[in-house]
Amino acid sequence: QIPSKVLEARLTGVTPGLDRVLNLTHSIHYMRLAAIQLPRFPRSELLKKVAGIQGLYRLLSERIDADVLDAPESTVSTMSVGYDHVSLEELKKTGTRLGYTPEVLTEAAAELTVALLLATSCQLLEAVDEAKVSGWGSWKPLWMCGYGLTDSTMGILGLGCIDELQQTVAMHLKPFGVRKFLYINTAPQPKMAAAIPTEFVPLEEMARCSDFITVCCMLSPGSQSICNSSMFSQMKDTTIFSNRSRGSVVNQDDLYQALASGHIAAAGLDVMVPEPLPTDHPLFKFKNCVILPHITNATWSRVVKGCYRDPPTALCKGEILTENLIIYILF
Ligand SMILES: O=CC(=O)O
Repeated sequence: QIPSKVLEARLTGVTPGLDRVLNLTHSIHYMRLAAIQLPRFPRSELLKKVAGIQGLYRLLSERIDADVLDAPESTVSTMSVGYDHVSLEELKKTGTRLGYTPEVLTEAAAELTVALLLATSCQLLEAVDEAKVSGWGSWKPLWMCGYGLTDSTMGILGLGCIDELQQTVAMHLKPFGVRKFLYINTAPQPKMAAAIPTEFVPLEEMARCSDFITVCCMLSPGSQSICNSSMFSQMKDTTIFSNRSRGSVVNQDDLYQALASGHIAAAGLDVMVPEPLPTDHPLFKFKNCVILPHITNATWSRVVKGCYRDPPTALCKGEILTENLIIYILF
């Protein structure tokens, strides 16, 4: 379904430059929002549709770059927490504001992280398949044995992580009896360290010492392919790896090798390259690789409530942004 109406627009505070966004919400019914339809359409069609529009509302599956931003949009919004598909450089050049949906997914993302870790550690999908084909046969004490979260060491890679996601993930995993949390971020996170507690470590140490590694970072030049052969080679052969951030954070060929050689125990992926992953992709052949079709954002909370604000200052290259614009969109 296509969101057809903005029923309520609530504004909190004003920042320099926010006037363009204000204009958008006040007159949203009158503006030409030609590209508001969410279903994906071919790039050529998108480029045709953006000509002469003032607002663009799209999904994370589309690259919003110079070609798209050629038209003088007042604002671009993406229905996603990540905005790695949007060229911030180009936005700055044209003075275009960016809306995205921070915080909306924090809980859902943490829940999916738990689901991925349990699905891989308990070999849930494989077990379901076996049950369907009567694969369990007679009782075998070692069959389908997995590694539990209880007493484990959990590494959380949250480099550039936003909106306390890293802490929320740890909070969700704590009740499972995780013994120790290790984390990586751009800087130590004292609030999280105190709340969990958790230890700030270098990547190598996290790779070496963790029983589980879960990735929840933003895609940035610093995190691109950070999970590569060097990291996988330091992991234990009992370690389970999971990623629900962005596919490009992982070197997928290296992950394939790590699974094929038995260098790691299993992987759970909600994101990959490309998306959708072709059904004949070699990763699908592993029983110990759980692949989900990027469903972190499949939660009603994100559909009915979008919190639009500008990306963090650092990524916005010095632009000072303080307040939020909140738009409720009902389908
Ligand atoms: O991955 C989901 C999102 O960025 O919203």
